[in-house]
Amino acid sequence: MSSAPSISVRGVSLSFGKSRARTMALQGVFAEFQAGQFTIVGGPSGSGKTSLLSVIGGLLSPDEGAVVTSAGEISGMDKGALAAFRRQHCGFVFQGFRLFDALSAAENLAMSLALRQMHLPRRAIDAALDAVGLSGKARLRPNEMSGGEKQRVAVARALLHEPAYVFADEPTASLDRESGLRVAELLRDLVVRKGRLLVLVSHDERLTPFADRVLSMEDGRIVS
Ligand SMILES: Nc1ncnc2c1ncn2[C@@H]1O[C@H](COP(=O)(O)OP(=O)(O)OP(=O)(O)O)[C@@H](O)[C@H]1O
Repeated sequence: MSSAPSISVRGVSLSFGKSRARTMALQGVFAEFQAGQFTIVGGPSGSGKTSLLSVIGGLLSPDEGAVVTSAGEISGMDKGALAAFRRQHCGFVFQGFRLFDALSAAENLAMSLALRQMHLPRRAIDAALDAVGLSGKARLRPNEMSGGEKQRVAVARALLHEPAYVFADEPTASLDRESGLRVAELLRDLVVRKGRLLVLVSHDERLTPFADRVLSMEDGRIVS
């Protein structure tokens, strides 16, 4: 990508369901996300945090409005183009880790590269695991690791292909306090230091000190 990462959300609305069962998950949202910036999206349950992350991460297309990234406009793209956008430019970290249980930490990372038709030498994979504090754990499978360690494998996997945009949805929710703070610190360090763009959804106020700003959502709108 030639330009610095950015995402512009312009009057975006998103709904689920039809007629009386229709829920407005996002209602005319405007927001800007810049390179080197760590944004936390907070707000009560059902306020639209995951919906916003899904729309800017190319997981869902908005009903109205535009999402314009430094890699081009993604609103209105078809499913295939969105999948290509995500593979090429995005890294995701989810609450439930989403690792392959049958694969070691190193194999989980190699699998993520294979899905992108990329290959890196084993030493690059080991270096990525070292960078998240997992030296010597490359051969372990998820069921041999703690929650914090699994989440750090997920962070390493999300960053391995050097994505411009990194999205995390409640990445610390299933972790103890100490591991949760370490994961937030790590994401901040690895992403922001390299001038990437990090958006993290969380209710957890303890993560606030790591962020450059906190957007607060209510009823599908950004309220502060
Ligand atoms: N797949 C879906 N089908 C129907 N309604 C949905 C779906 N996903 C979200 N919604 C609804 O859209 C609204 C916003 O949901 P969203 O998951 O974005 O909120 P959230 O702030 O992330 O909530 P939480 O903190 O509980 O994860 C809610 O009313 C929710 O019930």
